[in-house]
Amino acid sequence: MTIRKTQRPTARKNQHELLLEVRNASVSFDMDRGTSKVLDDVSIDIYRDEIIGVVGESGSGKSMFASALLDAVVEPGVLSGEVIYHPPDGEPYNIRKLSDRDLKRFRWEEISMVFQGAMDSFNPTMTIGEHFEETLYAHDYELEAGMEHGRTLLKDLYLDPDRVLESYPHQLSGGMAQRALIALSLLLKPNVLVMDEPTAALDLLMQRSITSLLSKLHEEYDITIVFITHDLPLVADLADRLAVMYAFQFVEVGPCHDVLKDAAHPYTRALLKAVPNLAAALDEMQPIEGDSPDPVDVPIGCSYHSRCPLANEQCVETQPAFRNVSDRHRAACHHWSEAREVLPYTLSNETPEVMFDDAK
Ligand SMILES: Nc1ncnc2c1ncn2[C@@H]1O[C@H](COP(=O)(O)OP(=O)(O)OP(=O)(O)O)[C@@H](O)[C@H]1O
Repeated sequence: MTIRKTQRPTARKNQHELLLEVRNASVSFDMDRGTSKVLDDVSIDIYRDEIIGVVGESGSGKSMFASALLDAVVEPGVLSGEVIYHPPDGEPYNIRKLSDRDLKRFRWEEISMVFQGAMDSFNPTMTIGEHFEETLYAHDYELEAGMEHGRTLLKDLYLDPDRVLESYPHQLSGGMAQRALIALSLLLKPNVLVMDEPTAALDLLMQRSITSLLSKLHEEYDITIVFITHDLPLVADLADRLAVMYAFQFVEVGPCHDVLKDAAHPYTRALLKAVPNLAAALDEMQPIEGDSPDPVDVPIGCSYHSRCPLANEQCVETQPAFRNVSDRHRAACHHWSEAREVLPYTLSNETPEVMFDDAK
């Protein structure tokens, strides 16, 4: 896979300050054939000003995790556990205990979310400008100052504010609409931006362009970003930390550089080996064999054991706890040390350079 040459600074000013604590978060659905646990007892800390990439195969629970962060799991899904938010000023609080009114405020003003399809997020009968105005109005923000900030954000995203604000969603290209949606999500100056596959519907060049813009916005506005994707190379260019999800749980979490260079979980190593890599010989690139577990019937022990070349009896019987691989790098595997020796993969060192051509 491709990894950038220049690493992001590892210790930005606030990156060890807690912002969100997710504690034992689970999401379940009652199905005819049993209870489907699509987020399974997940605990993770998210720090101020970091970009954390959440990666994993399709259906592994990434979107459920994103929804849990905003207490936005849609019925009949049931969320349990705690999500503690540490505001920049003031005491931490559990967002799951907020009233509906406070939760609505929280979702735009503290944490904002961007989904995959901008076109589905916008109302097709309203101009982009009307979306901005409606958001300011609904949150009792001053219209003129708010729209001024909106224009600045659009310019930061290489969009022409006059043209975009007057346009209906269908009058914008996919990349422009997605950038307009990012600007809208930042309108009320949230501290956290949760992005669930925000570039999945776009072509490769536009994906790369948007991630480099996110990097710029992150620096400029001191915003924490949770970037959810199945595209490991895409997030590797952006993230400070990576959290790898498998079968509705995190199996490896650590600084992006450490996880990429020296992954400790056999699943992460398999994922790195499965992505296209110009530096690897074709016969070294392998898909991950087998299927991910059914959420109604996740095996006991390590959920990856049926696909893991290192699995033994212990893996079948006992669920592995997180072990410290190094400072801030953890993996939930009985054989993490052995995995690093016997399961090879290759990274390359090329960075794609991409520019917008619709910037005004
Ligand atoms: N309404 C629902 N009822 C029952 N199961 C659901 C529902 N919505 C999602 N799921 C299941 O929850 C699991 C996790 O889904 P989720 O969307 O979080 O995965 P994901 O990792 O985000 O996948 P993708 O990358 O494809 O978006 C999947 O097995 C999915 O089938």
